[in-house]
Amino acid sequence: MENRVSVGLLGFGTVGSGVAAIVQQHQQDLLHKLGAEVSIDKVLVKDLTKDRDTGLSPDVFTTELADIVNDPSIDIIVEVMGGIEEAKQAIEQALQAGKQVVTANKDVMAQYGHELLQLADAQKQDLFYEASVAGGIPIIRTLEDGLASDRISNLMGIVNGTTNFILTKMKQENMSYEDALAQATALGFAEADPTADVGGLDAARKMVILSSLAYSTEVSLDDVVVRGMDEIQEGDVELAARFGYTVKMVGASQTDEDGIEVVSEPVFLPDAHPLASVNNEFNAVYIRGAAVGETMLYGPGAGSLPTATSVVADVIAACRNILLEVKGKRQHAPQHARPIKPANKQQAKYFHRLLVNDEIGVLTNVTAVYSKHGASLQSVMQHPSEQDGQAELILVTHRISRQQHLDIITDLDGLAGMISHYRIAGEE
Ligand SMILES: NC(=O)C1=CN([C@@H]2O[C@H](COP(=O)(O)OP(=O)(O)OC[C@H]3O[C@@H](n4cnc5c(N)ncnc54)[C@H](OP(=O)(O)O)[C@@H]3O)[C@@H](O)[C@H]2O)C=CC1
Ligand SMILES: N[C@@H](CC=O)C(=O)O
Ligand code: NA
Repeated sequence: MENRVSVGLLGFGTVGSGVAAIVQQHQQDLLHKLGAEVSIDKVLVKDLTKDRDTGLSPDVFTTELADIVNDPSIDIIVEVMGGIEEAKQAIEQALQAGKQVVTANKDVMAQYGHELLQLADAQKQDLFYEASVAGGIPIIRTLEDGLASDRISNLMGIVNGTTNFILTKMKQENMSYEDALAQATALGFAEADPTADVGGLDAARKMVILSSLAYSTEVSLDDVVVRGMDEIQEGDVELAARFGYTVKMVGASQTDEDGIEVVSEPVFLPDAHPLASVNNEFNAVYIRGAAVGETMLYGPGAGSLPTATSVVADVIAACRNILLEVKGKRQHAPQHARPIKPANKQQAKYFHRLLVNDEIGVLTNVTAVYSKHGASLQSVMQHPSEQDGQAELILVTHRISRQQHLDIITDLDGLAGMISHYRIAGEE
């Protein structure tokens, strides 16, 4: 490598173009920090005819992965092409070809991260993935290094910029869901297919990555309770506000003697909770550790340059490991085999919004279901429904288990229509 680092870039879209911009515009800073020039010498794309403002020679663009992976002069491969299987294979081939690898791909790292990190260890290479969670926020580095001395027990974050942007625009500008999603897509926040964004799967993948790292264990996507934005019904945001709550799409996990629970879902957050004021495409991750107590990281979770900042930070880390001859020295095998906490051990307060017949005895019958399942009620409110002869019942429980919550929903069927339900997060 000497005084020049050669980079192969897989993908030149929202993030890849941002990486090229930062490498070109911050070249003097990189030279000062590394004592070496960082040069993007090959770029993989699908469509060579696409019009691009790159600042790079057209000769560097190729549609053949082998041109990059098999090029002995390439030191570091940056995977920002997206998708799962082809990207995973590209990362595998790059590691096996003796390259350092940087990826922003949370889909791949959630599904194959454990095996890819151990392949990197075996190949004595490094696999960096800072940009895969919370875009421009250095959350991976914080968990790996900054909080390495602590024992983390809780994570809770807004880790999907697209849905946070949509919720913010709908609440603050009364924008329609469709218009807000279209704007998030135009601004480069949403995935090429936004289904994972709005369905909660993108945040779930990120919580798998964060929880595996924070708790040094192998969390899988199947372990995560996932609910998407479609669970948020007309009027819920306003109702939440009447009770002093804000609706947010949240990823959360915790670990204790009963095991680990990981969720990605819309929740009610107290208006005073720091996460309640995280808006637009911004992300934030709230961490609780035995020694540090509570700390929170905040910043842009999506977008070309913010995400590219994390990618180039990993390129710098990869360069330093090459220069210091410590490539692949950090081992990634998990320390613990932790069970998933059963639903009857997962405790929280719940908000239930029901549609009932407006007639004598309904309230008694409904509250009897909560009593049957040992659920104490913090508050009950009834208000008229727009539907003739119907009323809405709002019930907030004290802390109950997820199992009690699920059993109550089941038993209410036939007695009341469940309009919507939320876990109340961030409130003991
Ligand atoms: N956008 C964001 O804010 C963030 C994105 N990420 C992650 O970063 C990665 C990239 O995202 P983003 O830049 O938004 O995606 P884009 O869709 O904007 O860009 C993808 C790029 O990869 C190229 N590409 C895709 N598939 C192939 C293939 N099979 N062979 C060759 N080239 C291919 C495309 O080529 P062509 O240009 O010819 O179409 C395009 O240049 C994803 O994993 C995403 O989840 C992570 C954090 C934030
Ligand atoms: N689509 C993702 C991009 C970053 O990971 C998001 O909206 O957060
Ligand atoms: Na990050």
